[in-house]
Amino acid sequence: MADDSKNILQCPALLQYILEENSYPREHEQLKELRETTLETLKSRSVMSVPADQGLFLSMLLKLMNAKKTIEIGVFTGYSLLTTALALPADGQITAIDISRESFEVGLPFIKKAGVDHKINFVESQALLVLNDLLNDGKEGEFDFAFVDANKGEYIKYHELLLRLVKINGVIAYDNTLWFGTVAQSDDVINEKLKASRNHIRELNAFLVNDSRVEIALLSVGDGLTLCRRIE
Ligand SMILES: C[S@@+](CC[C@H](N)C(=O)[O-])C[C@H]1O[C@@H](n2cnc3c(N)ncnc32)[C@H](O)[C@@H]1O
Repeated sequence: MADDSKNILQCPALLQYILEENSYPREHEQLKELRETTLETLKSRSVMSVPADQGLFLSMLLKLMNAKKTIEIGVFTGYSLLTTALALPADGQITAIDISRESFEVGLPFIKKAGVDHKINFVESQALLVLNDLLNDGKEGEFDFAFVDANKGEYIKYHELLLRLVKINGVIAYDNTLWFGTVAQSDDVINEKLKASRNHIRELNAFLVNDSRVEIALLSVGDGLTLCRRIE
């Protein structure tokens, strides 16, 4: 059964149609194994993985862009990371950052089995530290793409650094920009546990819509995905 707990599409039959009939049949074998193992091992935390329809979209986007060098912020067990690694050419490079390596170890066997681990440089650290290190190492404008799926309270700080790290025409993709649909809910109905991140995401969305350095598109896929193309 498709997991509808995180999806903004609150219609289980439609979600099932999108995932089970139109996405899972096109999912790479090791992504399927990684997704199923994440669910078995990490149970309810598996909701953190990017869903299969969003993975298919990211894969197509990366190929259309001819992306070669990317940054991944927030790895967890690596569903979006493996999606990216599979989409990049053989000499592609991903700087993958997470504050903890533990969940990455759950997904690593599937990344190795898919034969794409050589494209990944996993860094166990706070993302902001690594982004600053990349800039200090002279990597300004070197990246084609960045996928951001980590601490919602830091997204605006990531944005300032990522805008310097991606090249002009490069894309920064922010995950969870609809935050279970709560961005459109008033304070009196929202689940208290979701409120802090909802407020961060609202702040990010309001910031991005006024940021003339990027072209933006907020997509209602998965939990909301905002693409920012650097234009200056
Ligand atoms: C939603 S999960 C990422 C899911 C992943 N994109 C996938 O498709 O499976 C968020 C991850 O961000 C990591 N994280 C949270 N705060 C972070 C930070 N400040 N720096 C780096 N990683 C962070 C967490 O450890 C967690 O693994």
